[in-house]
Amino acid sequence: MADRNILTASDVTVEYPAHSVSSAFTAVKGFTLTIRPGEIVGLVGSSGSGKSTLAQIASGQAALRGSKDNSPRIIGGSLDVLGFEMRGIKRSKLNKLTLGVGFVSQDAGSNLTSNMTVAELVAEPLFLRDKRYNRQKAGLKAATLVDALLLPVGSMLKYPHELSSGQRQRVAVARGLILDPVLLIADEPTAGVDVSVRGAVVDVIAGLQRSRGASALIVSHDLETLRRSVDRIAVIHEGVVVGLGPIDDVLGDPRHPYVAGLARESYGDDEYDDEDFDGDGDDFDGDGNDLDGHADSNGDGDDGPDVAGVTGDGDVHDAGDAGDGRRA
Ligand SMILES: Nc1ncnc2c1ncn2[C@@H]1O[C@H](COP(=O)(O)OP(=O)(O)OP(=O)(O)O)[C@@H](O)[C@H]1O
Repeated sequence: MADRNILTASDVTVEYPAHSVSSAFTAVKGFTLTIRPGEIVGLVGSSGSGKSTLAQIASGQAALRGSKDNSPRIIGGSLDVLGFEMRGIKRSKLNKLTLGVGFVSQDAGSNLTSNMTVAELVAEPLFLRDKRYNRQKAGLKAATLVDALLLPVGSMLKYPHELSSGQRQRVAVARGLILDPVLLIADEPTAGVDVSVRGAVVDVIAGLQRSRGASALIVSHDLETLRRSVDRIAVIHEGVVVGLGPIDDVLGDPRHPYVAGLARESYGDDEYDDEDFDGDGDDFDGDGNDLDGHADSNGDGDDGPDVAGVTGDGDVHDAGDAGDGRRA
């Protein structure tokens, strides 16, 4: 496996099948990407661009949910993950694939089992794989991850309802990492997380994976969160890759208006020599909104319901976090 790509997507097209009144919808069109061993790739794009669809397809989650429901499916191209062709993958192969791929869904933090403590939740995947896993070792491993993810001291014995939404999402990330996946696919791992620690959470994911020669695909609508940790980004817009490479290369030479908009947000209007792609002398969509189409009322790049005295991450419950994510 050493020299082999961890993930190779070649011209992948993904469709949600027709169901009841809605017709089939092509969510991803001709997606091409490779992820090498030890590489950390960010998948960036606005709301509805196809990021979660790709995350579900690449992690095997869509196929796991079965063919009868409204799960997305690959209808064109090929997607190889850890040597498994994902197009039409059989359940027996899926089970093997999921031994190597960790997945953190966008809403993982809100789906934690309510009557388990953080310590139990984080360690659970170890026992689901091996009932006789050493309890002391599991506890230590879980505590190390909880600490690395800057969760407050003392959270090990807490239940999900005693945590903020951002803290719950970090617990979900710890669960995703505890099996030492060869590839971690994390869909918005910093959803709801205090803006001051979002970068640090991505750093931890990247650092842990890199140190083992393992890889990660980290989905985020927020480029700044990924900036210091990822090796490359893939920018997706309306299901199509419109930028691919190291962040500064992609933003420094935007080939698509959406990427130009990202560069403007990232470097600021004054520093970035904007190109008028559509020749109308306007920003490319002319709506003055954030790139995800949501109004950014406070100029922090976040469309959460920011309230005075709160962190600007749209997560009121994280308001008591000290700057390092631990309770003050
Ligand atoms: N079950 C479904 N059936 C049909 N279309 C769907 C379904 N789920 C998502 N879509 C459509 O597929 C497209 C891509 O959605 P997806 O959730 O992958 O986007 P995203 O980039 O992850 O957005 P967000 O950042 O809001 O999560 C969207 O146009 C969405 O409306």
